[in-house]
Amino acid sequence: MSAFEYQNNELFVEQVAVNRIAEAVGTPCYVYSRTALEQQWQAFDQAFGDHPHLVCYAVKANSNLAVLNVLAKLGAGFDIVSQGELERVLRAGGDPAKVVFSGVGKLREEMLRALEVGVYCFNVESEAELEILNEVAGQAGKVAAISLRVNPDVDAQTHPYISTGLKENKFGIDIDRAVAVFERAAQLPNIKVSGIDCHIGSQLTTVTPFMDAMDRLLERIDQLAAQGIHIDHVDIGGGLGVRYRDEQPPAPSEYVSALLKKLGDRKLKILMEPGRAIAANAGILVTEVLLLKSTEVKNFVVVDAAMNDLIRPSLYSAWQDIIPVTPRAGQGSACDIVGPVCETGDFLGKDRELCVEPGDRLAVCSAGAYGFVMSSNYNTRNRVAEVMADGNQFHIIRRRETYDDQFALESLVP
Ligand SMILES: Cc1ncc(COP(=O)(O)O)c(C=O)c1O
Ligand SMILES: N[C@@H](CCCC[NH3+])C(=O)O
Repeated sequence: MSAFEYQNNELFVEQVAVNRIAEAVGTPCYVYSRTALEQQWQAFDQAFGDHPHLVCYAVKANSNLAVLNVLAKLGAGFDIVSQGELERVLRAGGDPAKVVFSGVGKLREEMLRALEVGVYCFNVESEAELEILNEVAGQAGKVAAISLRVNPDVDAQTHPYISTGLKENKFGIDIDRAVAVFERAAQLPNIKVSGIDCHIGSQLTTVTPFMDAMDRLLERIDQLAAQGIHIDHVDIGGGLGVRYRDEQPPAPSEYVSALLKKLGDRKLKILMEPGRAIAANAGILVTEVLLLKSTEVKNFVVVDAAMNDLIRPSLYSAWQDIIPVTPRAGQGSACDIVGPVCETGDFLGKDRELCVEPGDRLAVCSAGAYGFVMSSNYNTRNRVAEVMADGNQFHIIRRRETYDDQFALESLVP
C-alpha cells in the first residue's frame, strides 16, 4: 500500500491530510512518509536473510538529517560522496563504521576526516586516488580500507546523464586494469584491500545489467583469489529504479535473490547503495495553483513550485505524476504545469489532464529522491520546507528559508 492515498476525496500521507501540512508550513513544501522510508530500507535489508550484507543508503538522494536519522535508527549503512554528507550522517546518529565513501574527486581533507572517524571503506575510483589516499593515510598514521570501483562497461539502458558504467563515463577504473591496480594496492603500506565495487547507473528497471556487472566483478574476484589477493566484500552500487509512470522495476527481494544466486557459494559480504529506490516514492512536492493562463495553443497552470524546487523534469525530461490534493468533479483539460521561474524549461509536467482552479493544491509524486537535494535559490527563491509524516502526526524537519537566511552569507563591498 502506498503511503499516499485518498481518503474521502482528500490526499493523505499516512494518517495526516496533506492540506493540514500545507496550511501549517505553506507551499511549496516537500512531504515525506517515515513509514515508507522505513519499509523500503527494510525490504532491502530483509531480502538478504542471513547472508552477510550492508545496505548503505545513498545519502545524495535525500540528505535531510531526519531522513538519515530514521534510517540510522534501523541500523542502516550510508554511501557518501563528500565530507558534507559524512558530517550529515554523523549529526544524524549514523555509524561511521557503516559508511562507504564514493566519488571521483575526493579531497585530501575529506580523506583525512573519513580516516579520523573510521569509515568502513573508501570506494577508490582511480589509480591516482589510490596513491593520494596511501599518502594521506600514512601521514595520519592510519591504514585505509579500500574497495576499487571498477567500470564494468555495461549498458545500464537508462538516461545518458545517469548512466555511469560505460567506458566513456568518468567513473571507476577500467575493468581490464582492475587486477593490476589491485596488485599495486596490495603493496601499498597504508592501504588494506577490502572489496570491489561498481555503480552502473540510476533508474534501472531490469536486473539484467546488474547481473552482467556482477558477472564481470566475480570474474575479477576469482582471478584475484587465484593470485592470493583476497577481498571480503562486493558492492554492486545503487541504481535500482522505481515506478514513476508505468515502469515495472523488480522488487528489492527479487533483485537481491538474483544477486545471491549469482554469488554462488563464494563467502563474500554484499554491499549495496540504493538511494532512489528507498526515498523516491516516500515523498511528494506540494504546490498551489497561482493562476490559469491560456494561449491559442496551450493551457498553462502556473503553480508556486518551480524548477529550482524540483529540477528533474527540466533536467532529464523526467515524468512525475501530478495529482490534485482535493480532486474536483469535472472534465480535465490538457495543460502544462509551469512555475514562476524565467526559463522556458521551467515546467513540472507537460500535457497533463487536470481540472483545477486557482488556489487548488497539487502533489508532484515520487519526489522524495533527487528533489529537495537538487533545489537551488535560482531567481532568489527561498528553499522550501520539508515535513515528515509519522502515523497521525507530522514534524517540520526543515523550515522554509527566509531572504535573511539567503543574504546572510553575502556582503557588500566597502
Ligand atoms: C556511487 C553511487 N552509489 C549509489 C548511487 C545511488 O543511486 P540510486 O539513487 O540510483 O540508487 C549513486 C547515484 O547514482 C552513485 O553514484
Ligand atoms: N539526480 C538523478 C540521479 C543521479 C544519480 C546520482 N549518481 C535523478 O534525479 O534522477
